[in-house]
Amino acid sequence: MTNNLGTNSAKQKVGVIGSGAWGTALAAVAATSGNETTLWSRNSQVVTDINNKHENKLYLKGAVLNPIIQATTEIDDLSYCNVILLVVPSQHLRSVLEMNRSKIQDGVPLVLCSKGVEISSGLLMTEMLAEIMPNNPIAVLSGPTFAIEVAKELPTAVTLACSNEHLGQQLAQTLGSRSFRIYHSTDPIGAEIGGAVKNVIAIACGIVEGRNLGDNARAALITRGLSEIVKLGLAKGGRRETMMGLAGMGDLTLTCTATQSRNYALGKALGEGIAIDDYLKGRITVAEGLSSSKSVSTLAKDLKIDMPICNAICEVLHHKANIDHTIANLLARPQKAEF
Ligand SMILES: NC(=O)c1ccc[n+]([C@@H]2O[C@H](COP(=O)([O-])OP(=O)(O)OC[C@H]3O[C@@H](n4cnc5c(N)ncnc54)[C@H](O)[C@@H]3O)[C@@H](O)[C@H]2O)c1
Ligand SMILES: O=P(O)(O)OC[C@H](O)CO
Repeated sequence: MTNNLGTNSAKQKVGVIGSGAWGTALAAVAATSGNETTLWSRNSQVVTDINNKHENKLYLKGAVLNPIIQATTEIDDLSYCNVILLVVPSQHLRSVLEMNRSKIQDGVPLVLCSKGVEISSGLLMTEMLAEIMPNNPIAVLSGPTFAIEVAKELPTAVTLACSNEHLGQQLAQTLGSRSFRIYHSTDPIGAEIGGAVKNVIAIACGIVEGRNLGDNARAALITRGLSEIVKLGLAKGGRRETMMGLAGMGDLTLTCTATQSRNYALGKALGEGIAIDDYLKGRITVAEGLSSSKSVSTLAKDLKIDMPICNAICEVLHHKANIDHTIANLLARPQKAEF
């Protein structure tokens, strides 16, 4: 497939769709790497703050942004871009793209940076993108990345996966920097599934902390969670080694052990006995594991894959299952071989 990156120009005109914490941090990375960077937001206050004060106070407070970043509420302003990063929460990405697809040129590489599986269709984000934007090459950027640390240029490493290896290398060169190290891969499916499923496992680990169930239990969840990631990833055509890398094991480790994770924090609150509606009231940030628990669990059932942790979290979050009974049921499952 052709793309608009040219042959040797590493620095590009980069567009970012989505101005939450991660879209803003990625715009900062792209700008600091020397790319002309335009960030689309649906929120005019965010646009004003970024353009005038070089800060996204609403979603990424405390990070000083590169003044090169131009924020806009008009997607038309991204029509000249030759790379576009997609950083809208997974359940809203379809509507944003369907509304704006005519403004994105054919051939412009789209880099998926969101982590999730669509509830309404059961599609991976890359499958959904291929459906809506069939004439654009697709890559996946994923890995252990808290936005605020990336925006503050703390050392971070990620996977950029694209089935066209040459394009993947070009994108890595365009977006990488001394603090944002990008490894390229040709396995977008494996990279995407690691990022989507780890959020569900992180909620489980948060519950364990909230319930004071101990470090052993968390280590067991991380390990068995990785097994669920690998099973789903292989079934969808991903590669085991990708899921053992930054976009799988790396991101799982980060999110399952840090209270700054929104997914882990949500689980911890539930484990402490806070009702989910109370916890979510007034929140404007996304914990993707909430929706992914549902879509991943449904996908696993459709594919006849055993994913007991994801199913259990889906039951707790969406079917009001009692946490203690759910944990007891998980532990009471019949004995089985580890592999
Ligand atoms: N924050 C991180 O550290 C981080 C790191 C890696 C990946 N991600 C992923 O990036 C994606 C975006 O997360 P984030 O952390 O940047 O978001 P966020 O929680 O900081 O902000 C929420 C975003 O959702 C947008 N939004 C809310 N409702 C919407 C709607 N109806 N239509 C369109 N947009 C809507 C808001 O405008 C805002 O940009 C998620 O898939 C997340 O998993 C986040
Ligand atoms: O805060 P979380 O749980 O959404 O995690 C953010 C990133 O996905 C970590 O890689």
